[in-house]
Amino acid sequence: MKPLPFLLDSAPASDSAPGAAAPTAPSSTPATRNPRRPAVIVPVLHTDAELLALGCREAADSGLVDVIEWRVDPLVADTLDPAGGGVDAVAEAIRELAPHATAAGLPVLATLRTAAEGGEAELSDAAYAEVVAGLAAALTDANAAAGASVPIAIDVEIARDSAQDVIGVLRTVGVPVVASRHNFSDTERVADMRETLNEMRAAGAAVVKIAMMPTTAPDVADLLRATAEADADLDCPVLGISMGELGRTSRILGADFGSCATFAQMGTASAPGQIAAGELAVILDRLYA
Ligand SMILES: O=C1C[C@@](O)(C(=O)O)C[C@@H](O)[C@@H]1O
Repeated sequence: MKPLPFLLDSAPASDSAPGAAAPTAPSSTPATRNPRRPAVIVPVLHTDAELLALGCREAADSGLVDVIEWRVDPLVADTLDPAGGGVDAVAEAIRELAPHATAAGLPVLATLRTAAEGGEAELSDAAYAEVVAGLAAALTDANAAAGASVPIAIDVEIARDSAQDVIGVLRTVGVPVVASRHNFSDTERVADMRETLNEMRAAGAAVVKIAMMPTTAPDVADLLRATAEADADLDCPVLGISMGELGRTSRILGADFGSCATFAQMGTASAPGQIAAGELAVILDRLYA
């Protein structure tokens, strides 16, 4: 298992002034104190600035969380005009909210999860590319305005036609990409999952991630096998998730199979099978002490 490249103590060098975003920003997190432990990522889905800031603050204060996943698709869905316009309004809304996502000082993985992959936003490839690039700029600017260097990363869905270009743009501005593929109906063949992970790495992703829905226990085993084999072969961190209750082994013991992180819930789950962060922390502390 290789660590996520955007944990607190692995922040890429930045030109911005040193210092944390907030006086009470954490200086370490569970996975940075214990590299054997997978990083715990908690999604926050609020579209309201105060609630977003509060959700991130609660995650930071809990001491249980390594990374906030700022899910912007509810905001995008609320802001986009159904006729297909409104990308400028979305960019503006994201700019307003970005400082609230970084204010607690935890690393932020920003994700625009589209309807095709279990999220709320429906948008064209061109709009997707524009919004995702805007996310990176908004978070970078939020850091600069606060004189902070909160690590940031952006999720890119590899199935989008624009994925390769988007990854290229994000690499140019030095923002690590987590490439994603979700399948909510079944678990693909091990060879196909491996191919997807290879393709993500070849496209320039810093972290490669698959999330599959199992219908049988062997499906969970297949997901773990693909994760372990990719971790052995690829020179980047791999994240493998088997969703739903059946897939819980992957969320608890995924690190034993090379998975670098696990998504847990505080409040609202963002995918089926997520375990409460507090309960997961007790288990991870015992397993990886
Ligand atoms: O990619 C993922 C993983 C996830 O789908 C899960 O199964 O925990 C949750 C999403 O919020 C995130 O973007």
